[in-house]
Formats: sequence, structure tokens, C-alpha cells
Amino acid sequence: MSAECLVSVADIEGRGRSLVASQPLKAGQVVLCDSPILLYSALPFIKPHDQSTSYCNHCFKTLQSPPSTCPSCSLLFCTPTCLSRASSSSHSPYVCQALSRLQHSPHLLLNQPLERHVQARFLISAFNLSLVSPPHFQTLVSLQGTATDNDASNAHFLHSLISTLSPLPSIPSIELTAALLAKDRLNAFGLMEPFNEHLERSVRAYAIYPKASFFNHDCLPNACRFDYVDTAPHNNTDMIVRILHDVPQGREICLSYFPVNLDYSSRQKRLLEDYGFACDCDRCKVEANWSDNDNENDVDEEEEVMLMDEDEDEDEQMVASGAENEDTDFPHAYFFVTYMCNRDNCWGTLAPLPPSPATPSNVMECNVCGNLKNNDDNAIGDGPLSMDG
Ligand SMILES: C[S@@+](CC[C@H](N)C(=O)[O-])C[C@H]1O[C@@H](n2cnc3c(N)ncnc32)[C@H](O)[C@@H]1O
Repeated sequence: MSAECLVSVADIEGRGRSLVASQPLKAGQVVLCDSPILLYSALPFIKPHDQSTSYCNHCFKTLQSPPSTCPSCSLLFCTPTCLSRASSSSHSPYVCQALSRLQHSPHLLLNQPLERHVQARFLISAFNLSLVSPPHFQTLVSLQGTATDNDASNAHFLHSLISTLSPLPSIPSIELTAALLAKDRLNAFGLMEPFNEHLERSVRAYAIYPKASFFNHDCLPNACRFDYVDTAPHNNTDMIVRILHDVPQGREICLSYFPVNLDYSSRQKRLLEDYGFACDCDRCKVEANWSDNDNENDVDEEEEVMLMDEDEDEDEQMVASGAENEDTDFPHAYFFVTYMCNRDNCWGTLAPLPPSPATPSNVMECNVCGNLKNNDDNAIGDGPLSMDG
């Protein structure tokens, strides 16, 4: 059955639009494969020549062989085909001229925070979308997100800047520009640089996905997302969402909006500041009662395994039944041991590979480092997989 039929949009009070299982789902099942309607670079307009050499400016694959160069602005693309596709979509003459002016006039964004550089890229892409694909622009406008005072002040500056860069028949108003910034803040997913255990992982591009934007957050998610930007031969920026464990029909499917190892106060802060809500998921209800010291244990793997050993049977039952025991100090120990990658500095989430119709999958894949491991805990490979693999 196609992934599209496995989840449907429902309104849940206090959570807005949500994705729920349309039928019982099996661990590893792909429930969504979504293509971005908007994709833009996460790089600031600083040292553009050094920084723009790493990725194709259309599909964001790491550049390998001699790239193709845009004759007007010198941005790099992985192949002539990517450059040609970009010229009629993401790198239209409007975008080409606007980016070129920003890159060659560093004073325009001088002393501006990096956040504004990336927002300028987003707005240029969004304004371009309103010209090259009005239906996709309408989808973007329909996403969740209402402008805050901060969005309004950013919009004020950026609207005036972008208006001077490149002529357009009409550009969105300042009010719509502020709303677009809010929608980007709430709905953009980062396409990350490849995992390196010695470096902090940074974002290479941001993407807006029309259907994946309906996933709500849970600090103990029942699904996680994968991308295969450098390895998928086609549609390499698609997002694939797989289920971690069996889920009954009608249950909401949630992602974690950030790595699951964050402690309670960091999670609450991020959710409130970036997404405008206070999380009251089962994990937060338990951790709200912990002292700060307890929260530090959140990322201590040895501690987790110790707790797991003590409570293993009970925790497995809790996960299986979905009903957590209020009396247990650490009901989510099972989650960390089973679904969190134990490679140094990874903190990725492990999801089973898609099951075959008759047999459940017993191989887990990490959505950050790509490691594959058997359910018996043996690493069996260093990903990432290709989606065709
Ligand atoms: C990416 S959107 C998710 C879809 C959104 N519910 C909608 O109606 O379009 C993110 C927003 O959904 C809401 N949301 C996500 N997870 C939530 C949760 N666990 N509890 C309450 N609201 C949540 C917040 O308003 C958040 O800013």
C-alpha cells in the first residue's frame, strides 16, 4: 500500500492539524515520502566563494566532479542538468540577480546576525516561489505560523533590503513577509551535513515539506525522518518517515523536532521559543518532577543502561502497552536503549528498516550516522543507505 494512505490529517484540540495512523502500522513501515516545495541554502553571505564550493545550489548534494557554474552569478551546481533545472525553478533570473547582489555587496548585510542572512535566502526563495509556482506558494502560506514582534522587525529590515536587489512585478507585503518568516521558523526541516563524530553537525540547507509540516512533536516520538541527500540517485531531497514500533490505528504519529537526548529544560525552552507551545508529553510530565541533577542524567548512557537493567521487563511492557507507569522514575529508559544510537556524539534515532509483508525487520538504521545494527546490538554496517539500496 502506498505510504500516502497510511496516515491522515486530523484536528486535535490544543495541537492543531496532526497526522494519525489510518490503520495499524508496523515497525519500520514508511508512512510518508515527501518532496520539498522550497529548498534554500543555510550558508550566510560571508566568504561566499569558499563556502559555496561544497554543495550543489539546487539539489544540495556534496559536489564531486568538476561542477557547472552559473554564467551570471558563478554559483555552483553538480551537473549541467541540475543547473538547467534550477534556472527554471529555484535559480530563476530573479534569484540569480538577488543572490549575486548580496554576495558582491557584503555591506548590505554587514553586522547583521547570521539568522538574517539565512532569512534573506528564505525570503528570496519564497518570493520566487510566488512567481514560478503560485500553488506551492499558497501551500506555504497555509502552513502554521503567526508573526511575532521579532518576525515583524526582521521582515521590516529584510523587505526593504530585498526590494532593492532585483526587480519583481510585485512582492508580498511586509505583513505577509513577517508571516512567511513565522511559517519558516515553525515548519522548516534542516538537511544536515554528513555525520562526523569530531565535529558539530551543521545544516547545509533548509526545506519546507507540504505534508511533513503536519507532524506534531513528541519528546518520545513514534516515528523518525530520514534523508539520503548524498546517496539517493533521484529525488535526493525527499524526506522519508518511518515508524519506530508498532502503532495502533488512530494513534497520532509524532516526530521529535530535535535530538531526543536533550534535557527537560532545554526541550521546553526550544519548544516555547521556536514553536510557541509548552510540551506536556508523557516524558515531560515525568521529567518536570526531576531536580536539575536528575535531568543531567538524561544523556548519561551508562546510567540509562543501569536503570534499564533494573526495570527492563516493566519498561518493555510499558512501551508495548503504551501506558506508562506514573510511579516509575524513568519510564522511558527502554526508549533510549532501543531507539537511540550509541555511537559517540551521534544522538540519532534508530528505526527498523522497512519490514517485508511476512517478516518484521530486525535491522535498525540510525537517521543521523546511517549505522545499521541488528536487534541483538551488533553493528553491521556504516551507512548511509541509498533509498534504492
Ligand atoms: C510543524 S507544525 C505541526 C502542524 C500544526 N499542528 C498545524 O496545525 O499545522 C508545528 C506547530 O504545531 C504545534 N505543535 C506541534 N507539536 C505540538 C505538541 N506536542 N503540543 C501542542 N502543539 C504542538 C505548535 O503550534 C507548533 O508550532
